[in-house]
This record gives sequence, C-alpha cells and structure tokens, in this order.
Amino acid sequence: MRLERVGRRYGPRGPWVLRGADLDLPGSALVRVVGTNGTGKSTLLRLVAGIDAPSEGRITGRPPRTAYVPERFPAALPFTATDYLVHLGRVHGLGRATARARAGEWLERFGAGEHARTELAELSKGTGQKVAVAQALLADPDLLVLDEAWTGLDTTARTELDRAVRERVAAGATAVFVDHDPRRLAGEADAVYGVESGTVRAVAATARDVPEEPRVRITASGGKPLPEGLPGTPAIEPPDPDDPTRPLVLTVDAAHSDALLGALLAASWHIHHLGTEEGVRV
Ligand SMILES: Nc1ncnc2c1ncn2[C@@H]1O[C@H](COP(=O)(O)OP(=O)(O)OP(=O)(O)O)[C@@H](O)[C@H]1O
Repeated sequence: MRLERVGRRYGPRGPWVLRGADLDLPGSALVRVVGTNGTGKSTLLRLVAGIDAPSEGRITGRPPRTAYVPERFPAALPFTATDYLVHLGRVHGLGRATARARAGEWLERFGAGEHARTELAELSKGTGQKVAVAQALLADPDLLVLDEAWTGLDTTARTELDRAVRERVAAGATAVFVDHDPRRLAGEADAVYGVESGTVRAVAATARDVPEEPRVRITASGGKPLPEGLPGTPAIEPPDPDDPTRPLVLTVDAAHSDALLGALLAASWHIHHLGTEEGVRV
C-alpha cells in the first residue's frame, strides 16, 4: 500500500494538517507512527485506514480487509457487545455463525467474556475498548490500524493486544500503530515514521537503525495531577500511582528535557533527580 503526495486539511480554507506525505506500507510489517500532540498522527491513521479521504494526493493498494481502532470508541450504539461484533463480522464478510464464534473467542481473549450480552452503552470505558479491539481483530485483517488502542485496557489485555498484533504481522498483515508509551512494542517495529510540521518522514528504516538518542530521567513529585500534554510525551513510571505524592520517574528524549522540566516546575512539581539513561530506544 502506498500514499503519494497526500495532503489533508479540514475545510477548503483550513490549514494543511498534512502535505506531501509519502508512505510505503509493505505487507508483513509493523509500522509505528510517532510525533508530538496535535501533529496529525490520527489524521494520517484515518487516511491509511480509509475512513477519511485525502484532500490531495493518492492512496493505492489498500487491502480490502482493513480494520481500525479509533482513540475513542463510539459506545452509544444500541447493541449488545456480541450483536455489535456479529454485525461488524458480517460487514467484513464472515458468516453469521463464524462471526458469533469469533466474537466470543475475542471477548474471552481480552477478558470481556462476561460482558458478551451487555449493552454497549452500559460497558465501562475499558471494556468498551476491549470490544473495539475485538471488532478490529475479528475478521483477520490484512491492514490493522491502531490509534492509541491500548489506552484504557488493563495490563493483561494490553499484553494480549501486543500478542494479537504480532500474530497478524506474522500472518502477513501490515499493522500501523500510534501509542504514547515508547515501550509499546519497543524495538519490534520494522519502520518508524514521524509526523511533524505537516510532513511524514522515516525516523528509522528499521528498528535496529534507530539512532541512539540520549534519554533523560527526571524523578519528581507533586501534590497536583500531572499537567496534560507534557513536552516530549515522556514515559512515566509507575504509570498509575496510588499515591500522587510518591515520586515519579519521567523519561524523555534529551531534546525535550528542558521543556519538560519547565512544565513540571510551572505546575509546582518538585524535582528530586535528573540523569541520563543509556540505550533507550523508540
Ligand atoms: N475532524 C477535524 N476537523 C477539524 N480539525 C481537525 C479534525 N481532526 C483533526 N483536526 C485538527 O488537525 C490537527 C491534527 O490533529 P490529529 O488529531 O490528527 O493529531 P494527533 O497527532 O493525532 O494529536 P494527538 O497526539 O493529540 O492525538 C489538529 O490541529 C486538529 O485540531
């Protein structure tokens, strides 16, 4: 599949979110898309998935069996989890019995089997996300597009999704994903693309070629919640602290460390330690 000189803007006079984007998506490949907040990653993924059309340029060779998981699951649909999955399985060309069996298997796999008959509107956010992910995997897609699909899943389901993505790629599919956590499938991507200032560029031809960028570790604590949209999208440990006053370790590319420190200090966070980390990769 290929994107050639693709541009997208919202509205005829809107600013170009993407312009002149070229992208080759081979089969049997895991492709990561990175970039800071609001640079157009979701826009690019919607174009790749075919649920949005480019304002200019062309997209060719998209496999017929394409699946997409958006950042937010539209939970207000009037179906039970199983009926929704069967319906989408039918849309993807599965027979009713196969769609029903696979719906059950995927819900079980993600630990949501007990919610098979729950109305979508009554599902918790996390279980709704499990249904969204099951929907995408149900019909063995040849192109799997995941936009922050891990967000909201519990640890077991996240690991299961990692496994399912690897299985699809091993079966010959292309999986394109965005995730804010740089450790997600770290070192496994066949290609990494960065979206920046409206353009898409290869950050690394293969995971092995990722340049060794120094990473900075900041240990910090604060009484207030962390500010939204931290510079450099740092990895944060532990990800869900029980005690907000407990120090967190934030790891970020050195290029963003000053901005991140500034954001933490502006939010009245206390900095305990600052150091570099060797060998951390995208
Ligand atoms: N449907 C839309 N209508 C108008 N503007 C939009 C629409 N979708 C996205 N945009 C704009 O396009 C730009 C890129 O948004 P997009 O969601 O693609 O970025 P992103 O990199 O995925 O962001 P984030 O990391 O915050 O998820 C933003 O300025 C956004 O406001």
